[in-house]
Amino acid sequence: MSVEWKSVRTYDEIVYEKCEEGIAKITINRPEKHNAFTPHTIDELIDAFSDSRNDGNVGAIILTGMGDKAFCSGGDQMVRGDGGYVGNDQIPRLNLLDLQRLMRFTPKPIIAMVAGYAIGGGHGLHVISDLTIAADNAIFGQTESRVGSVDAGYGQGFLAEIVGQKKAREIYYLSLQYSAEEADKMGLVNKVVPLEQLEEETINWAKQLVAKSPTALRLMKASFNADTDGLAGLQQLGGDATLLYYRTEESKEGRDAFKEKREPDFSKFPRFP
Ligand SMILES: CC(C)(COP(=O)(O)OP(=O)(O)OC[C@H]1O[C@@H](n2cnc3c(N)ncnc32)[C@H](O)[C@@H]1OP(=O)(O)O)[C@@H](O)C(=O)NCCC(=O)NCCSC(=O)CCC(=O)c1ccccc1C(=O)O
Repeated sequence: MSVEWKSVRTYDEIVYEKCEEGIAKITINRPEKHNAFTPHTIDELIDAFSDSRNDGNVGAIILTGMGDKAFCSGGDQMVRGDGGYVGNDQIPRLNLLDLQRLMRFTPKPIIAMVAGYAIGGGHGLHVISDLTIAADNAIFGQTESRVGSVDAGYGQGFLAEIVGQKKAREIYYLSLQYSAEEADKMGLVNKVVPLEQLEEETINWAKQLVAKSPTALRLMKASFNADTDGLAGLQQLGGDATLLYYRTEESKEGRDAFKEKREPDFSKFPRFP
């Protein structure tokens, strides 16, 4: 069931690979820091996710962390300044929020492949992913009430959608940690497998997704997101309807009539009830 990964681009803090089976794998590569991310890591993740989104050969995206100790331990507290996380340009940023939106609006399924810690903003990344496959050594939790941070919007809101308001408040307010088994019971992960089977199992899920109708998956993701994403969610769903409409003869008639400098004739197109 294994695949042959090929490097796509060289980055400083992530590894980005694809395989012929139509799967992209994005790996946060700072294992010495439990894969904590900096603004630069986030910029690189945005670049790789954008490429995966644009590549018509990619049907599923795996997000993971290097090594088996951590998926991601959130923002690197050593580069946290007073107005955000400070990159090489010395400007404090919260660009994780841009990445979260990109992951939500990428019309392809994203699978978080979690070994070890998924903590803080790193936990948020798995929460926002469409699916999560966890190793039996995975540990989940938020730390924001301990380190003085808030993951408003998707981080908190979508967690509450998944585990319910009471449990989400417990997770955020108390900064506790939860085992893979506990996460499974909460519906926070799709499957727990022994660590040594994690990649094989995740690839198996990704392959099944790649074989499914891309338009069905696109519309499903948009409609799952629509009620939690407000107008931006409706925009995505409406945009998908427009995408389908653009491919119809009815829509092409309007475009062609304009180009041919004539009145469009929509009389032959049906009005469904
Ligand atoms: C995850 C732990 C519970 C693991 O504990 P343990 O097994 O004992 O390992 P450690 O010895 O603690 O860790 C090993 C090594 O890694 C370093 N490290 C771990 N996590 C971080 C981190 N988050 N930042 C920096 N360094 C980290 C640790 O210091 C050790 O290094 P040594 O050199 O060996 O000492 C435990 O590690 C832990 O609790 N970690 C902190 C988790 C945490 O609080 N994360 C932050 C939550 S808040 C957040 O993520 C917001 C993010 C964010 O806002 C943001 C960040 C960056 C850009 C943009 C944004 C944004 O837009 O929002």
